[in-house]
Amino acid sequence: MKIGYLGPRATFTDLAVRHLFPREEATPFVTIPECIDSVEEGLCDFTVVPIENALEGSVNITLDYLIHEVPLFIIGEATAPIQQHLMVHPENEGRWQEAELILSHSHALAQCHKFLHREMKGIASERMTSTAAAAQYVQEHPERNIAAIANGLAALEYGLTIVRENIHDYDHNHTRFVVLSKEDQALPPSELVSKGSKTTLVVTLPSDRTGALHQVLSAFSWRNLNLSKIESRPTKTGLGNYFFIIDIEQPMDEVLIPGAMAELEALGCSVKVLGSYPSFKL
Ligand SMILES: O=C(O)C(=O)C[C@]1(C(=O)O)C=C[C@@H](O)C=C1
Repeated sequence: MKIGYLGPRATFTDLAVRHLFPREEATPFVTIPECIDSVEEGLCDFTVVPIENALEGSVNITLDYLIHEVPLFIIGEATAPIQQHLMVHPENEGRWQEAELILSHSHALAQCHKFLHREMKGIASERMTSTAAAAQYVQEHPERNIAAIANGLAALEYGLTIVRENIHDYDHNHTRFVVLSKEDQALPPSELVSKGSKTTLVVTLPSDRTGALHQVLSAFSWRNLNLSKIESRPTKTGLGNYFFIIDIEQPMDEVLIPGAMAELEALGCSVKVLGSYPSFKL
């Protein structure tokens, strides 16, 4: 089985892969689109990418690439706690407070915004493709007084010294990762115990129709279908045109979800199932 993930080694995504596929050798890719392409092109059977963070919201590149470019299925999801640390090259341990630059993934920088504002005021930050890519860059440039924000495994993997632990602004920092596949198939069995299932739909509303979103939500509510997330993203066809990504807190069944979908289609919406899959907590 070939698994791709947002690398390099020791990203948070890598940590999720180690739990979901403990016996598989996984392949790192530099960006989320590259991870998704690897499945489309048959280089990997599955890929694992982040889709949502509790502090920062959706990972838009994942949603947009899945909807507009490469339509894979979600076959599993895992939610993991996220702990961010500030780390430097051991040669710069004594002067980290005067660092010239802080590197990390954009989501990680945003998760530590209050810490950076309070304790690293005036120090520039720069986005990298992942937290581990930032740690790797710091390892390779001991001559520069720079710091990375990444996890504890990245500090070990790249030989960096953690100078401030747990710098994320809120305790309940969690990220949801999804397993994507070309086929709508079951996730290979593992020792993890699923905490329920979800079904994700993409709904495009008919344009300019009064109360359309209200009608969409009613189709779920009178059937008692609990929604855990509804998110709008631009269709990229013009200002004001959006589709909705809707997570329902139950697996696909034979009556309720198909009934809601048929009702939405009768209202002029287009509806697509992105996946019905087990949910894990790491
Ligand atoms: O950079 C990483 O380590 C990732 O796995 C990406 C990512 C993200 O895209 O949100 C995953 C978890 C954290 O929220 C921060 C970064």
